Amino acid sequence: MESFGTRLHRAITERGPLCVGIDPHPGLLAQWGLPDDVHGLDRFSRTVVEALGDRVAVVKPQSAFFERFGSRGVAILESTIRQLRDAGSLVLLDVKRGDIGSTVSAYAAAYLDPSSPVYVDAVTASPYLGVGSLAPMFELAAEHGGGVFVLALTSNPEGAAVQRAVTADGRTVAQTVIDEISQLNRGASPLGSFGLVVGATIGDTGHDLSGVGGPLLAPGLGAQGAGAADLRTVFGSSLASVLPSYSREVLSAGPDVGALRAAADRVLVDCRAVLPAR
Ligand SMILES: O=c1ccn([C@@H]2O[C@H](COP(=O)(O)O)[C@@H](O)[C@H]2O)c(=O)[nH]1
Repeated sequence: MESFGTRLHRAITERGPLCVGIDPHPGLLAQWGLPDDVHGLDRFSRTVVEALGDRVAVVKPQSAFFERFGSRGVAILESTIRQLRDAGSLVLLDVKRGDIGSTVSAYAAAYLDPSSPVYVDAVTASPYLGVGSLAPMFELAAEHGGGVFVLALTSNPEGAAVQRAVTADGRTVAQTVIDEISQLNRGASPLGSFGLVVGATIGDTGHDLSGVGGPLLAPGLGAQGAGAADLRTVFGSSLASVLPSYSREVLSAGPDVGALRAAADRVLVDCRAVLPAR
């Protein structure tokens, strides 16, 4: 299997630099005229797949909104993942897993082993038990052409207190994450398979992202207040690696399939105006 970085690079070249989230908030279900139950969840997810699965490079289901319905919600997540794969978009499951290494092995088997029912192209991971504890995810991803996006500088205001804390060697926690992921991507071309999450809301990061070599997922656009123009400030000379991510900004255009497509097209135009051509 080709590496995730290679597959992502091709998807972005063919479809444009955009990730759209499937975040079925209770408020969005109500806005779409859907019940706040598994039937509403299923209809919501199928509509997003129909609208965007064949045109957006990456679709990012937010696991929490499926898990809140228990096993029936997870069954709908499994089915949504299959539908997205059939439609041709890469699937990034936003599940932010992290634990001691032996448990991370089980998370890796769940999401990055092709024989699993919740197998996806890539996952988000939390590094706060140590980036090294995520090694089983990195290894299984490398073996099966998967990707891992590790939290570095998140879009929420509470993140900075932890992520910008200074470690014993003088680097911030975030910079240690950035440096370890950069190492993993060393030599990868055209793009590494190990990404970082850096919020579009955070302004000038004050961190060196230039050597990451992998994708920089940028949530926080739209509903959280950042606009495409903010990507310049946040990413500076690393703009060419940015994968902008929108959820509510696009989803709130539904349930009309044409309106969802128009909303995704609009944010993609905004991002293309800022990002270098790829
Ligand atoms: O730093 C982070 C990491 C992840 N997220 C997730 O992205 C979406 C954002 O949704 P919007 O509706 O576009 O605000 C959501 O699933 C978050 O859990 C993030 O926002 N920031």
